[in-house]
Amino acid sequence: MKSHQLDAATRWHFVNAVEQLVEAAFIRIHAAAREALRERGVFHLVLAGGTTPRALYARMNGMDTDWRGWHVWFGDERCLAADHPERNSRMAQDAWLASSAIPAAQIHTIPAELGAPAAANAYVNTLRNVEEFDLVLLGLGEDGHTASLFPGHDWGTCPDSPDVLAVRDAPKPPPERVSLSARRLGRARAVLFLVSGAGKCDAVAAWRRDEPIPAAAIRPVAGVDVLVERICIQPANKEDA
Ligand SMILES: O=C1O[C@H](COP(=O)(O)O)[C@@H](O)[C@H](O)[C@H]1O
Repeated sequence: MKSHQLDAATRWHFVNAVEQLVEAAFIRIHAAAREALRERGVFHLVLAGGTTPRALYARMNGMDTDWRGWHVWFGDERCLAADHPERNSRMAQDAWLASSAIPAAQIHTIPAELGAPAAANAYVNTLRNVEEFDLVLLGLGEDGHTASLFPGHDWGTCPDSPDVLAVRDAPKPPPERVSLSARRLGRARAVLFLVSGAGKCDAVAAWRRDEPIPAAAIRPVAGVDVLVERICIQPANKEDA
């Protein structure tokens, strides 16, 4: 894996294939969990949705860890029935959580079936005692969105933004969603983006050009790490990767 740093806040790590991306993410999660459990006895992990992390989640039960200390959160959710196949929580349940040893009460799904405003309010309350996440996993959409923070929408970057946003008119279905704000996602000891698929070329190029895409609005103190499949790099920039 080759690593690059365009600025102090964004560290790029290029891999040749999805299998390497999964392996690299698995190692980072394991290390973050070990440190958090040793230092604080609890590990707060935020999950990304979409399709990219599914293969990673399917590997997670092979991790040697004390699952009793894990708390799982969601960065965003789609306002669909609780068991709808397009729900982010359903994907994570099917791939990992339903067969994991994490206590069920420590898997904190967003109740998006209530509709965006009610679900956002409820999740603010669920999150109230979590000061800082240990690790936030995020994806990158083809338009540069992350979680459910879309171009042209409120990303929750202001100091008085609520921690959880009710999203309407999202350009990617379903239009009604719930998302942690950029500020809340950035209140983390570590943030790791997982980026795969040729469809992400434009978004990766925009981010590397320092354009203000939603993903670039996640700014934890320690900076972010971006694991990128090399196919996401435009041909003209391939030598940089
Ligand atoms: O809709 C969403 O899209 C992004 C990216 O998903 P991917 O399928 O391209 O991996 C995802 O990170 C987000 O959680 C999800 O709701």
